[in-house]
Amino acid sequence: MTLGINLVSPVSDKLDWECQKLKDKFPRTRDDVPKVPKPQECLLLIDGDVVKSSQKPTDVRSPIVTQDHPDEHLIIGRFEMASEQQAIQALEAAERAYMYGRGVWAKMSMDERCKRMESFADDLENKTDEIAELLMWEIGKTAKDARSEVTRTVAYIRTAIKEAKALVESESRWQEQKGVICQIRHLPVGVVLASSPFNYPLNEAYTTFIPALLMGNSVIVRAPRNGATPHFPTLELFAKHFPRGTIQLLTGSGREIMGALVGTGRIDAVAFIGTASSAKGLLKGAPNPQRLRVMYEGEAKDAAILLPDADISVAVDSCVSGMTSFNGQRCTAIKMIWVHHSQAEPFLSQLASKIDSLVPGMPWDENVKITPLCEDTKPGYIRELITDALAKGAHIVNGTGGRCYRTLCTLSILAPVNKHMKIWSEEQFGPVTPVAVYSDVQEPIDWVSQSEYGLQCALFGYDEALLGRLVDALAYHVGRININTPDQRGPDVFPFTGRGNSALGILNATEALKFFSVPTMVAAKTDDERSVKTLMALDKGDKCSVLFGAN
Ligand SMILES: NC(=O)C1=CN([C@@H]2O[C@H](COP(=O)(O)OP(=O)(O)OC[C@H]3O[C@@H](n4cnc5c(N)ncnc54)[C@H](OP(=O)(O)O)[C@@H]3O)[C@@H](O)[C@H]2O)C=CC1
Ligand SMILES: O=C(O)[C@H](O)COP(=O)(O)O
Repeated sequence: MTLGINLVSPVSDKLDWECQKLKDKFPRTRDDVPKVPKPQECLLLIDGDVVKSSQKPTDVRSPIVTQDHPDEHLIIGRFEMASEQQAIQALEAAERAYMYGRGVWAKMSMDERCKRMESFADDLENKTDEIAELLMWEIGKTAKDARSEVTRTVAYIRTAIKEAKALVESESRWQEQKGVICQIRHLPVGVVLASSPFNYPLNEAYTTFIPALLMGNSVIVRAPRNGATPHFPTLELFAKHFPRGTIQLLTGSGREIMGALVGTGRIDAVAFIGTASSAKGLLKGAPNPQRLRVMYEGEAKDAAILLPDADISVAVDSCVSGMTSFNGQRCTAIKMIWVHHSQAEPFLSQLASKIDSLVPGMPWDENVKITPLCEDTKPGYIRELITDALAKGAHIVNGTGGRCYRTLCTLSILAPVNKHMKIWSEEQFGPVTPVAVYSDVQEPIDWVSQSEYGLQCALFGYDEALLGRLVDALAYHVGRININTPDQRGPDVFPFTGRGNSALGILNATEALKFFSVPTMVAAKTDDERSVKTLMALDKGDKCSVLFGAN
């Protein structure tokens, strides 16, 4: 049973959802807003053409408001609402470009595809500031984090290029087993649909569609509603670097566009990053699920578990960074903390004091850590979670917790939490973190094991016997266990995956290249000399691009 504790850390159980201190962080009037990017139109890219939709475009509402008009979000652009018909046009263009593997891009040598991709990455890098600014204004990432989303994406493309070349290189050889000689080549699957979440709208689209493109597929990218504009500056680059129809970019209703596409049964692979319920809704429309390749990266409820001998200052620093980065809106954010009762008081008081020292403000402010939330319903949801927990025995243990003004909410630490509270099991994906107090380490082990999620887990402590026991128990429930360090996806070369509702598939360049391709064999019997001789000849000349290594 989780324990109650006598809290001596600040306890401020009142909610202030009209917090004046937070109101003061917003620009007073439009004149005080530093520099809104020019209204951006996020158009569609279909069959190499940048086009509009016949449906009314949607305003892009920034999470920024001004003090004199607190209920009017700044409008920073518009995105097109692609119609179902346009989604199908995009599919047809992708199919034409792929042409059963005979299209220009699919047939191109890996070397040539990599050269095109390198110049695309260079051009993308030149647009870092422009894209970062849009990310900042549209989803509220700090200027630093917005920039790092773009630079990380460029670095990922370069890694994917390197890995793609290495894959082709490793396959350029004959293998022999039990009287069979063969070459194995990873060939494209066909048309790939990629959809990214709002918290990494650029990066997590690229982590899937770039490897898919490199392997010779045609792709349809669906940008999220929050996070559409950062894609706009890239449309001209897609048109410049890739053959017509190889890549389409759509914005609009995910249910309408992606639902229509998956419903045709003509999509060969889907890469979907978002919640389990959205993935379920999307995939149930697939008429032939048995032939749809699905890469799904989903929601999570990562725990930090402090063992009795945890170094509190190490654990506090890690939890602060794990809880607060992008206001807790990361799948790898620490969304539950388990602390042994012997450490609960000092841990909570140090954690509270660090969290209270974080600076709330506008994404462009220097040293800002807490920024406005871009989802309309998020502040209300956070409030609901806190109210529910308070009613069931938890407290807000940090002095600045429980405050919000419109889209800007402070981070609240709730303790001690129990299984009757919503926040015990729901993924909060925002600025509130629950802390549970345990006496027997089996309690957090059971919590992780029984969770419907299974992304990562962070363990704090040094006792070898105890750490060994936890690693052995938890390794069958999560995709990564971090020792005395917070959860994170990177470095991007390592496999990023999980279990349960958290992942189906592995999100890194090496694995994604394989996922979006089929290892295809060309084989003959070793004792059939005439066939073997013919194959060897094909391997050297230009009569067979697959064997010659074009792909
Ligand atoms: N494991 C990982 O690697 C990562 C996981 N995530 C997870 O993503 C979530 C946050 O992202 P968020 O964007 O809010 O995710 P959502 O699942 O809420 O939304 C993703 C997209 O799905 C679309 N969608 C919803 N239902 C359907 C449907 N039935 N058919 C087709 N499309 C549908 C929505 O479009 P529309 O509303 O327009 O219909 C939306 O754009 C968190 O849970 C987070 O943990 C985030 C990053 C990485
Ligand atoms: O959306 C997420 O949270 C990411 O997949 C995690 O990436 P990060 O740990 O690098 O932020």
